[in-house]
Amino acid sequence: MNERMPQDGPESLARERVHLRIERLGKRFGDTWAVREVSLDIGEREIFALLGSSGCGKSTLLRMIAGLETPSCGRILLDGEDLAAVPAHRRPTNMMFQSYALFPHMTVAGNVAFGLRQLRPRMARAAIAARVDEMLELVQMRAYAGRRPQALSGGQQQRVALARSLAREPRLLLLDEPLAALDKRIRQQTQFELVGLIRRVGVTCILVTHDQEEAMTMADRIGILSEGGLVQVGTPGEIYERPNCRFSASFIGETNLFHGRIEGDRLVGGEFPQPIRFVATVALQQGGEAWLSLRPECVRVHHRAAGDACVPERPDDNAAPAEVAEIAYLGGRSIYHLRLPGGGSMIASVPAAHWGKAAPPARGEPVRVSWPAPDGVLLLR
Ligand SMILES: Nc1ncnc2c1ncn2[C@@H]1O[C@H](COP(=O)(O)OP(=O)(O)OP(=O)(O)O)[C@@H](O)[C@H]1O
Repeated sequence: MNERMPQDGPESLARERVHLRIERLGKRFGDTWAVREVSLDIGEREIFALLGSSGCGKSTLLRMIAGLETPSCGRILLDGEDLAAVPAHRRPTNMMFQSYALFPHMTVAGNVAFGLRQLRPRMARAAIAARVDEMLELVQMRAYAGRRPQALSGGQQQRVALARSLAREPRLLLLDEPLAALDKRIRQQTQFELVGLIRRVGVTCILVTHDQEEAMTMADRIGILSEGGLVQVGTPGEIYERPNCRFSASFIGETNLFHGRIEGDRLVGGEFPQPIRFVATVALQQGGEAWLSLRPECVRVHHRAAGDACVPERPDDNAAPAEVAEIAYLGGRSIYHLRLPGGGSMIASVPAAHWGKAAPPARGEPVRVSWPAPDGVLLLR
């Protein structure tokens, strides 16, 4: 993977005052660079997600910010202060781990108080009790103050861990896969709760996740990491609408990727049975190879039984015959998995309303797919 974005592009500029600045930060374990020359600005009160698949270096990057790992090169500046000489326990950061790491022998209140008792100069007993109360109120766990962690659900443990992380009023909250231990249904609800809490407290937050939906739901901006390097930084919308390479295109949302050769204003020789007309969004070399990304919601599916003439609406539209391979019913829309002549395949997301009163096409039926020529983003290799 050689695609690397120029990291100083307008999308990488934090929208508010720069709070955390990461400069050419790298970490090498033996011969392997787990993180390579990452540069990034994060704004005050921003929720930033580091997104990438297993082993891409997300946790190592977060651990360097927390002071749990020493960088091999580069600098980390918080409000302009270089953190290199500041040991982990003195950094104004707090890291919440995947496992929450709650102490099983302590009550909920004891867990939240623990970090406060370590503070020097010491906090008065009454002040600690008041802060614990305030934090448990914030995460709506006051009623459980006397319970032990094992008597709580996963979601409740997660909230206690968050209360403990916030109790010391960190300037930077670091969350390593904070919802990984929760099942999918609770996870979605908790994503909103967690964002609400973080915004209410107003703390800057870096969240590590391999789950694109989680990153898109929770983060103001996302940084996509691959093999230790930042591939693209932007808001969820920017990355979805304008992915800068095929890795980003396929990592954020679903997409159809067609590979081919550029001839005039068409991409030829790919899995799509017809030359694909496009409007270039990047400089292209005639005769060169390129990838085209087409989002499933841009694809129209035409079905003769639905009274649809099965012809493209305009002569310039991209169109081809196809066959329905599978249909995933999702309520308001369905995902059609389509087989193309020549062995290729593609997916289309079709709103239920598209079919009106007519019966939608069934598995195995012939259809036609089309999309207006300018849609789709052309990507360099
Ligand atoms: N202490 C270590 N010693 C040697 N190699 C390490 C060490 N920690 C991490 N690595 C390697 O560095 C790379 C990045 O690891 P890291 O844990 O940062 O990835 P990750 O993206 O957080 O993955 P996951 O989502 O699976 O936790 C991996 O190849 C990993 O094997």
